[in-house]
Amino acid sequence: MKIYLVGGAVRDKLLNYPVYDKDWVVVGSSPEEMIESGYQPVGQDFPVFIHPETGEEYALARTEMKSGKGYTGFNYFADKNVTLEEDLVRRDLTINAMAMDEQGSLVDPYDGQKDLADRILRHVSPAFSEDPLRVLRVARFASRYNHLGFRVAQETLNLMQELALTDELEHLTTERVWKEFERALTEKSPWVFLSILHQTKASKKVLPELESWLDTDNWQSIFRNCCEVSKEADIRFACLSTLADLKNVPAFCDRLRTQKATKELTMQCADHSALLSTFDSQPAETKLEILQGLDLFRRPQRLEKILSCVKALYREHSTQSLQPILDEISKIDPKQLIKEGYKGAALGKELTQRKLIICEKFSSSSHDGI
Ligand SMILES: Nc1ccn([C@@H]2O[C@H](COP(=O)(O)OP(=O)(O)OP(=O)(O)O)[C@@H](O)[C@H]2O)c(=O)n1
Repeated sequence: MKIYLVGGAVRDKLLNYPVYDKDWVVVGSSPEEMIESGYQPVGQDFPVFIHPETGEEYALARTEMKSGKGYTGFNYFADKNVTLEEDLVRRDLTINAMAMDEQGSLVDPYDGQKDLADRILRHVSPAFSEDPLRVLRVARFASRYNHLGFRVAQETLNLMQELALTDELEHLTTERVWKEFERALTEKSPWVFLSILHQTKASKKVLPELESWLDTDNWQSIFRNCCEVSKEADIRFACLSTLADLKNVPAFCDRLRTQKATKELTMQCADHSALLSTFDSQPAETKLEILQGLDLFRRPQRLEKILSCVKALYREHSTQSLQPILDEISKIDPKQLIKEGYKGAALGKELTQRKLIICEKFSSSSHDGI
């Protein structure tokens, strides 16, 4: 048996990027031999094994044939005679189809190194279409390496567009789509992910809710400005959902199966960010309504993220009084009010009154002190 480092680890090594995940390919072995050598099989029908000490993935060299729609429609053929080249040709991009042997020599049958030097994301072969998720993967790699000058090869864009015209993308599971989208949102140039999906018409299939926004002229530069303010995926997602002016934000989050906290932030951002951006100049009653609407008295930890959204969306924003108001309001002690004799509805009324007084204190004329 011969073992090679493959995929992203080789690519990132050559790019001088940090390598987090190491994937290995094993040529000339069999499941029985792997198990005998102490590797743990990942699943029954999948020729992937876990190294007993490093926990890294070792896959038997395999060819892959698609037998149906979606993620389950795969047949694997792993056999001692499958060569490294046969394994590599079914991978997504030439820059991901290089291998390195134990002596550190590169095996590069599809010119991945040249494409890496030329900054090109190019599919290896027609086998690209066997997994439609690769349309999103290419867009994600483009968003990751955009600042290095990478672009997608025209023939790969064409193939992605062809795939987007079929119903293949509709069969992707939501989990896989969201995972790619969310990862792309953490990359250096997330707008490139959306731009490539739009350009290849894949967005119509995987993110139809964003289509009319992506058709506008200047969404890229606006979203790009937002991305400069925060690197966090949930903040970037909340911002783009707000910019896209979606009809039904919760339905969008539910369809994508975002995390609950991401959905909450996105809804808050869509509903409150505009008013929040002019918080300082709002009358005391509106200030209180905003704070209550965001549930900030019970959940002050929400403030940081929603404020980042506001900063990302509105270059001109006046929100300085928010934190001091929350700090003062948090000092109101209902027990003290009860001691003073307030109870029931009167207690509630007095609490509101005191909060309003604090909001008032930080309004207009008293601004200078903040
Ligand atoms: N849909 C996919 C997923 C993976 N691969 C191949 O499997 C390798 C490992 O996949 P993965 O760990 O998902 O991605 P990486 O390329 O390592 O990239 P990342 O840094 O994003 O993890 C890829 O390099 C590629 O050769 C593929 O061809 N098609």
